[in-house]
Amino acid sequence: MMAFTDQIHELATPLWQQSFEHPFIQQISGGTLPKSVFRFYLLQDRYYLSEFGELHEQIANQLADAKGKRFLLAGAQGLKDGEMAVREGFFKTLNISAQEIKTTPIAPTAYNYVNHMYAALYRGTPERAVAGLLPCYWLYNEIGKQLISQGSPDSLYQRWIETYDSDDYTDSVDQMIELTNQTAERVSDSEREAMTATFLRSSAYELDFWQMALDQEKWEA
Ligand SMILES: Cc1ncc(CN)c(N)n1
Repeated sequence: MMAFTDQIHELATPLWQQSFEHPFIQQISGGTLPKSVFRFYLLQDRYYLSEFGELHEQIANQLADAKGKRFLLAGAQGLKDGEMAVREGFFKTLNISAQEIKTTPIAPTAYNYVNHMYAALYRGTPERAVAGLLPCYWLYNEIGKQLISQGSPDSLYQRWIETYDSDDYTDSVDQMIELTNQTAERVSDSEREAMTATFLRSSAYELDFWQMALDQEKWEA
């Protein structure tokens, strides 16, 4: 039988394909993405990643499975030591200060994506919340793998691509896929459907996140 994650990956293909083809990704690859857009993305993603780490800890607290708990806590630490540490270097390169990070308003899509994951946990179940985390890991890994062969003429964008193609990142994705499959095995059919819906909604928010950056999205005044 097809693994649960293969099933949900197949269902998400139309959304993921739109991410692969999104102008933000194409312009990262071509080196033409305006730095103002990348800065906006990084500032919003700083908020997203810090909440994403927090979610790992809160889901771990609620998950019954001890191995899953350990993986999520290790994942939160890996995020700090890996992706978030790389981003600190990007902030320096682009002169993004602590003050700018503190005072930048969170854009609607970043806010809604994070709230969707908290809702999956607190109005749903820890199992659904696990499925909601997976597109973040997996989609970026697929993007990194697609873009690495061509690379980017811009050294900053090249480093961004390399982060998601690295062995460490790929290992964390494989573990998250395993955790999602193990989680799906323990739940009912209706809970698996809810996990699928949460995964697809996170995939839709991933797509919206690129557009949020291109539009430098703001709340209606
Ligand atoms: C919104 C978002 N999604 C995924 C990733 C990759 N961990 C990220 N940095 N930001």
